[in-house]
Amino acid sequence: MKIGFIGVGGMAQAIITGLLKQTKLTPSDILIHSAHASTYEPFANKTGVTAKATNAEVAQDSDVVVLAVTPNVATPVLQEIRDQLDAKRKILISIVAGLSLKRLEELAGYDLPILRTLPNLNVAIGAGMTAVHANEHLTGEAKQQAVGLFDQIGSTVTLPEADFSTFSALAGSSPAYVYFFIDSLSRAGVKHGLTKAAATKIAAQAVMGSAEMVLKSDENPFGLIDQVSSPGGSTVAGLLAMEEAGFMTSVVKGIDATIDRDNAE
Ligand SMILES: NC(=O)C1=CN([C@@H]2O[C@H](COP(=O)(O)OP(=O)(O)OC[C@H]3O[C@@H](n4cnc5c(N)ncnc54)[C@H](O)[C@@H]3O)[C@@H](O)[C@H]2O)C=CC1
Ligand SMILES: O=C(O)[C@@H]1CCC=N1
Repeated sequence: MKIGFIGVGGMAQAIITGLLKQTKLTPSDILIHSAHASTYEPFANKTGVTAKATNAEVAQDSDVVVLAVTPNVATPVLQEIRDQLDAKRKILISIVAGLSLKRLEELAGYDLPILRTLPNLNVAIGAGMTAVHANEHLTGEAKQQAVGLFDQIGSTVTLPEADFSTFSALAGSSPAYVYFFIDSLSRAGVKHGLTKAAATKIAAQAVMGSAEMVLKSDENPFGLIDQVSSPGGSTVAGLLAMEEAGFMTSVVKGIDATIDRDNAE
């Protein structure tokens, strides 16, 4: 199976890196092209994947075409490759935020099997969280194959398209917010005398363990908060100070702004 990526920015590189680490796909199975040779050529040299001269060549030579360009250029790029997207032989996977299946079908072909996805950056290490929704033409083995790519680089969830914006905020963008939280913890550690490297490692490990605890424990996060908060202790003092500064409100406001921006695409 040949997988072609159109657009080779941060997200496409994360998916390719994850696929090469976590699946049986080899660099020769992966084709790429984007608008910026200065990005995709060094990436092709580093990973051994094949750089093609045009978007159309990628679409022509691939069984699965992954649209990984920014939303503002998705329309002209699909118009450019539409003739290569033979509905009997190809699957289109889109990772473009805010681009509906209806619009993808209008642009790429009404009979084409299409999987709309919304992955996150952590696919690069096999720990992604990806939302998927297939159109009616993507069924059976082909659907398993397309969704299976994302299952192998993390977890997937099938969601109605109406929930994609919320998912995008909670899982697509949230790695940035969690990295921000880790960096904030780490800076606090530096303020109190730790080196940045030590503080970052300590904070990241604590965040990873806490996420795993939420997933594996029967308790909800509030129950776990209570378990950490010793009566009269330091944790509850910290929690109250964070809440006084508006911790939960700032998180919810950030997610609201993320969803509003995604809906405006
Ligand atoms: N970065 C993330 O964490 C996530 C991004 N996405 C989606 O992935 C897509 C790509 O996002 P990023 O990788 O962050 O952006 P990026 O800016 O890093 O990459 C965009 C790529 O598109 C290429 N491009 C631009 N015009 C082109 C054209 N005419 N033909 C071919 N390639 C062209 C650029 O050269 C670049 O390689 C977006 O649609 C975004 O909504 C979805 C989920 C998460
Ligand atoms: O920032 C963005 O628009 C994309 C969508 C989800 C994560 N990154």
